[in-house]
Amino acid sequence: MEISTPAAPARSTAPAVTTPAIAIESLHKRFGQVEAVDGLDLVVRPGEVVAFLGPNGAGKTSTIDVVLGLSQPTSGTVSVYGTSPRDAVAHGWVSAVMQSGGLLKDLTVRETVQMTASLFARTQPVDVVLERAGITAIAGRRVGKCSGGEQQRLRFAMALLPDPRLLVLDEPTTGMDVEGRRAFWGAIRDDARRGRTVVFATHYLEEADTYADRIVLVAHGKVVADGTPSQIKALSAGRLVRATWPGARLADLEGLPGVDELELNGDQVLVHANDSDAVARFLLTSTPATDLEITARGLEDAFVSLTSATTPEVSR
Ligand SMILES: Nc1ncnc2c1ncn2[C@@H]1O[C@H](COP(=O)(O)OP(=O)(O)OP(=O)(O)O)[C@@H](O)[C@H]1O
Repeated sequence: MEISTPAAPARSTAPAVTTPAIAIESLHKRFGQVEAVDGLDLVVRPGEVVAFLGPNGAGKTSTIDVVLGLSQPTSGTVSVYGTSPRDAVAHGWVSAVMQSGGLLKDLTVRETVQMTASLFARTQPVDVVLERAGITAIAGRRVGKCSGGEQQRLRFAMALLPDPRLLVLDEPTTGMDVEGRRAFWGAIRDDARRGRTVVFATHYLEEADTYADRIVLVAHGKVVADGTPSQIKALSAGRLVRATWPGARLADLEGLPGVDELELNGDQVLVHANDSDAVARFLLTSTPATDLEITARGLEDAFVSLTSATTPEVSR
């Protein structure tokens, strides 16, 4: 994986086009006994829309907090457009859409954006960010009357004010209904087409699949798979072959072609395989196995298997 050496902080010049949007090298973040991030490496190139996908407690938020300059690494380096996260935020190169908080219910949508704009020295016009976030039609509505999805689009509009190069979203659609999610991601995708880099954390596999160009799968504080959605789906393709085989030993099955994972539960043999036909043929013709059952692995299964401790690292 490509790792850049963080450059000295750039004070006034814009980052070079080739500078990674984010370069993380050997990031560790410890909370007491908990190794929340455990040697994470990642390079995000400008213009990518990257999903940071992983189960609860994988270390997504801890990593994002470091990228946003909200917390310091225990060890390792993180640079954002070649400078420190804090400098990048101070330059207005990075904005975040947070999950909750930060909104006053009695203000209208437009007043909220106007108030936020007054905190910056220079911003995009309020009407432009309302339009980009798809909330022009509800600009006069009180925030307290907006749905969860509309409030998230409002946070998105606020984040767009400094016209950031990088937008970071931490589980932005938690608790939203399907329609709210779709409208929210539609606005983000339309905006990203203009070249903005977007990194979002999610534990929804489908969300990552639909809206990201690249999925970085995180488990136990590390990157366990990294690729386009179709590459990640190819990794999770395959079938589960189940059979009854009293007295079976894992050693009897090792060396079979196309096997991803083997499990033995009593006299039940479970084989995760991308060539289930070959496994079935072998079990039926060369072993005493009976009661053979072959099932397709669902997305959920794939996610669990890809984020389990035994998953081999797959690089792009
Ligand atoms: N401030 C903290 N103090 C102690 N432990 C923490 C703190 N922040 C995170 N952790 C722990 O670090 C681990 C990683 O947490 P983190 O929030 O980064 O994961 P996540 O992938 O974002 O999970 P989720 O999807 O649930 O938000 C978890 O075990 C969590 O309990």
